[in-house]
Amino acid sequence: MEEKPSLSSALFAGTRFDRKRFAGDIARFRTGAQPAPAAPDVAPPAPEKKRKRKSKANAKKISKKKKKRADGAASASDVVEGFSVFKGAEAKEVVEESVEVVVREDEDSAVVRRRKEAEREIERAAILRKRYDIHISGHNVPAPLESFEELVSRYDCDSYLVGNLSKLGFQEPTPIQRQAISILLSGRECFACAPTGSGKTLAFLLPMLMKIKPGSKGGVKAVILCPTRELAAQTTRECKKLAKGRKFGVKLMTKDLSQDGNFKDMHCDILVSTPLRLDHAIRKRDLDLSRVEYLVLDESDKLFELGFVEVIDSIVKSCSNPSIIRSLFSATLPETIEALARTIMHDAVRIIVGRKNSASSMIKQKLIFAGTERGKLIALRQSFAESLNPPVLVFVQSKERAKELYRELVYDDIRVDVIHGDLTEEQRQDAVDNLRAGKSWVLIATEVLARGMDFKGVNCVINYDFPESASAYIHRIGRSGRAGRSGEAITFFTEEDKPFLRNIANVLVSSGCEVPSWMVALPKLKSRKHRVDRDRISFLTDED
Ligand SMILES: Nc1ncnc2c1ncn2[C@@H]1O[C@H](COP(=O)(O)OP(=O)(O)OP(=O)(O)O)[C@@H](O)[C@H]1O
Repeated sequence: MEEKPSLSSALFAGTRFDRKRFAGDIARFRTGAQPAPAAPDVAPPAPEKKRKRKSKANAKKISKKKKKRADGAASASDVVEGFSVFKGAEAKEVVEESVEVVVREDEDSAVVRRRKEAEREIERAAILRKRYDIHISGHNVPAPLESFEELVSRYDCDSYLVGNLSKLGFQEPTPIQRQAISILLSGRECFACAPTGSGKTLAFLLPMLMKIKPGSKGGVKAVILCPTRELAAQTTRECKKLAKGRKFGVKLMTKDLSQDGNFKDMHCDILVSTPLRLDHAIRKRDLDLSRVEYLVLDESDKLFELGFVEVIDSIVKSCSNPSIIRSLFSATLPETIEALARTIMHDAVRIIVGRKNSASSMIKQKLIFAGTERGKLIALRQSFAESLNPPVLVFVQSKERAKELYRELVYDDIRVDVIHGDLTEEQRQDAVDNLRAGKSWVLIATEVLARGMDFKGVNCVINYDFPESASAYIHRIGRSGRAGRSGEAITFFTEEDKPFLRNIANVLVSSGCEVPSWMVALPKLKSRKHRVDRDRISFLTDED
């Protein structure tokens, strides 16, 4: 006849218990001569309903024992301990079978409850990630934010910051903000890849302002590295706006500061710089970065590009605080850079929003065959004549060509300006400000403006010269279609550019734009960079 479920069978349900071998112990136990064994944690939990009923009835009796129990799940040592108590301890109290079962089961139910809560939390995080197209890799990644209110409820954010967010018109976090902010606030490092214009700046500024304490003492607490001066200036401005109401020392590393700055006496909590200027200040002005708590590498793939790697490496080493939190942000993250980044990061979480290395879906992209250099100039004038919807950014591949195109267009009936590396810092800033203020309609630019610059209203980007790589293309066209607005990107190509068309055509395809099938069928090229010696733009002579 089948034995009724007893204490021993309940205790060891699920384990391979050798009843023959322990028959004596079971017999003694049944007589009550021995104390009840501490239950091994390997038994599967009883059905939820049953557990609930029993635990109610015996709640008082079990409370003491409950406290003694470890929180975690089953382990091998629990099992061993269970047997030793079973064999050796002396009985003082006789405990009813059912009570002991409940002790065991109720504790199990606490474990199960916690496990269920954790599972629900994981499920909630997964739903949010799916909804916002967030992909992560790393262990124990905190859930994305559901709203900015959670900054207060979950992370105790100061009300001034939440107030500033609302004054700036930020009602809902963008996907990258949802995930990167919770990761950084939980003290984890991360590298993040999210589309252009999707709010990466706020994603790294907000946790920084929440975590570091403003104050004139203690030196630099956060460093933000940007590849260009214009972007560094823009990030400084954004940081100051967000920090309004608190006495944060936010400094932009200018040329003068890097050459003559007295960093020891300066109130600087957050320093925004380009790599070379920061490196100069470290070496020549004894800038101490040993207390930096946050290091951000914005447009990280550009920063790691040839020429900057050693400088970045040296800056990273200068930020020697062992509890520093480093983060990398960009809209493009090639595998090689990711591998390089991993060497300097500790247990970093990888965040990808949308598809890695793809253009913003807000931009309508077009490729136009213009045949020759002369054809490009004609096509540009024609496009302006048909519909000039300022502000417009026109990218060319060198400063010489920027000057040349400017000379061509300055006689046309449009307000055109130009920005390139031969201008002074003030002239470059003026050109940017003039476009922002609507004083110029068309800004001719080189790569200096391709990364990170936030011109909210740019309606159209024209790649007059074909970009040298897919990532250059993604960043250039990403000057439009920002913060949820739509934008347009037109790219001219000539016969010379045809071999390089495939890379760019693939970007169009992956963001849902149509391209002729022959373009994606072009042979793959070994070289990822496309640098062409082009014919002159202008047909004017230098005397004209
Ligand atoms: N939560 C938000 N709600 C509305 N607008 C936002 C929010 N966060 C940022 N923005 C705005 O979105 C624009 C783009 O932000 P940002 O410059 O940080 O983009 P990005 O992802 O860094 O782009 P890029 O890759 O080109 O550098 C900015 O004008 C910014 O003010």
